[in-house]
Amino acid sequence: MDQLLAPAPLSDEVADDEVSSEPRSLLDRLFDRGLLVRTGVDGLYGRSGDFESVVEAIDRLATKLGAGDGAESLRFPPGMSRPAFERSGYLKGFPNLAGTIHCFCGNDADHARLLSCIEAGTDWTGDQAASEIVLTPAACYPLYPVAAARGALPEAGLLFDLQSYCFRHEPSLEPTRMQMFRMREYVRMGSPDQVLAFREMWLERGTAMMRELGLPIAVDPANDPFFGRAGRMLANNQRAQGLKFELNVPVNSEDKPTACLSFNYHQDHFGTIWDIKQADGEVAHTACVGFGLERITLALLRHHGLDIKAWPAALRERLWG
Ligand SMILES: Nc1ncnc2c1ncn2[C@@H]1O[C@H](COP(=O)(O)OP(=O)(O)OP(=O)(O)O)[C@@H](O)[C@H]1O
Ligand SMILES: [Zn+2]
Repeated sequence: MDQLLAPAPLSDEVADDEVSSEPRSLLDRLFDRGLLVRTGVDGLYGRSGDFESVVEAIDRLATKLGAGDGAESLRFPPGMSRPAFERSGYLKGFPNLAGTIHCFCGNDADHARLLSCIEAGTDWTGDQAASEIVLTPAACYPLYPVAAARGALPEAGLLFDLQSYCFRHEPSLEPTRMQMFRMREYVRMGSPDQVLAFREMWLERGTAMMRELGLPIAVDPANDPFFGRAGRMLANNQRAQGLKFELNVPVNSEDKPTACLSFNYHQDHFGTIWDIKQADGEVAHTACVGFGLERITLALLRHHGLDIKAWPAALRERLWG
């Protein structure tokens, strides 16, 4: 159990195809094996039982790592309140990634028009109206208003454990960039010292976890993909101030490794937006650590091979006991 797994190189399964001379992409290999299931939309996939068993094992590891910290566990559905979403500021930074839920609210005549549009193959969505729900962009977004409604934080601050399907409109042929994926998060609210200590601790825990899974990793400063020209400045500031770190693993390629875990210090951003106060009345600071459950699963598949039954015994032991 304690035997260390050496970091595994990229499995040659992807480049090496015996059947045709054309190398098949990682995504095609995952489809071939039935690990991911095509839906006709890039970034929107079904998952096999094997794939899910890895996702669940990683989720359990994240639980085990945080056990003893006293985090309050909360699970939200993958949609959140539209007014809360508007107030969160997400649309300032990432209008291009947001997904809203629109619904039919018409009468019989509108219904008939909708059906005839579908029949004719023309746009039927014109009469769809924005509902009160938007898709959750990151697991922690529904949490802040809930925490704010409880009043000032206790002296020791607060710690939450979340997991949610998230939506981002970023269609891609890289299997690691999905439109709907799961994020496991721990979120800390408190003083700057409390939340920075939390982030430090999780940087160490996350790094150790990935090493124990036999994955080669690098911890790098990062920035969020803020939209537009103003966004470039925000991204530069975020990097310069060391607010975001990512734990990167080569999955799609060696040159452009994939962020599998993120460690974000929001300073007083959400505390100010949601009027979350520390016990002494100062604005609360927040930080979160996000585990990309599908991305870690894909990293394991890429490095240890697409047949999970053939993974090293020490790794299987670590994941499934
Ligand atoms: N499109 C996606 N598909 C699958 N997992 C994702 C996706 N976007 C983010 N994640 C996972 O969720 C975690 C937390 O999200 P975060 O917003 O910090 O990522 P990000 O910085 O936007 O990622 P990237 O820089 O790759 O776009 C990431 O570390 C990653 O593991
Ligand atoms: Zn978060």
